[in-house]
Amino acid sequence: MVSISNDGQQPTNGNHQNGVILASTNGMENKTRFLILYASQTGNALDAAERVGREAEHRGCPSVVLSMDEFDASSLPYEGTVIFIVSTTGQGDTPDSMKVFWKFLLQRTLSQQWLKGVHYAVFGLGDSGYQKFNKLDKRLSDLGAEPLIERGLGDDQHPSGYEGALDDWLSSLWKVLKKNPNILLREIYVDPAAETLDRPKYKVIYHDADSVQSEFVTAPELESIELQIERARSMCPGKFGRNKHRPHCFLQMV
Ligand SMILES: Cc1cc2nc3c(=O)[nH]c(=O)nc-3n(C[C@H](O)[C@H](O)[C@H](O)COP(=O)(O)O)c2cc1C
Repeated sequence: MVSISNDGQQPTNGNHQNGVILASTNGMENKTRFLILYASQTGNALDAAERVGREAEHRGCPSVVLSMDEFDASSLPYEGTVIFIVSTTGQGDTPDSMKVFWKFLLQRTLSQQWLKGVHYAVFGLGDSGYQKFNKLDKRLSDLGAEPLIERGLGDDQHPSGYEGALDDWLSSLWKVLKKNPNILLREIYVDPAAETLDRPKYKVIYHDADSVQSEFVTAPELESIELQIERARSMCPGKFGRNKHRPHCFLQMV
């Protein structure tokens, strides 16, 4: 999964110009990847988008996660499947990172067929206390894009927050895509365990004391794998455990 955030890391695929991804400047279409565009004011939509990206990859779909201000909206017709994860801020406003994109989509010169052939799904994050969600879903449909599933709405008022709705919405999305493998032009492999388990965010790396120069790894080699595992379990990412024996491994974000 390629993931780009507002802090501007360069992508490992896609063309890049003035900080904006140009999905197709050479006439090539991006029908075989899963594009996830997010707009977030305080980080929830980013978290949700990364989860969608992880789950897509887990099902065999190459995915790209981009903040909307990193994507050139005029390239949208070249995409095959786009998942939008968007929050609402202010009084029904779009997040700052969506403003340019949204202004582009609202142009009257865009025809009702402009997004013909593009499949999309929208998950909006908001708070039903405000009673105002942004209107991306309707605009995409008005421009000819085809919804894969009904818009999902994550609500701060739900006891589990936006994730209360995201779980079911994602299950529906994978089911629809599984039935329509041509949408992504490749077979989607659905691991039965993946219906309930997300991909782990951490992996444990065991370092050989002689081969690693890391400041985190200073202890002599541990005696057994079991001991290493026990110590790794008690740790936070990048921190040492509290006991005086510093562990010989640490957790790494993946
Ligand atoms: C200042 C502020 C204004 C908000 N305005 C709205 C709103 O107008 N409508 C709505 O549905 N939710 C509103 N929300 C709720 C957010 O959309 C919700 O908390 C969402 O999960 C935030 O996602 P984000 O972290 O990706 O920006 C607002 C939240 C804040 C903090």
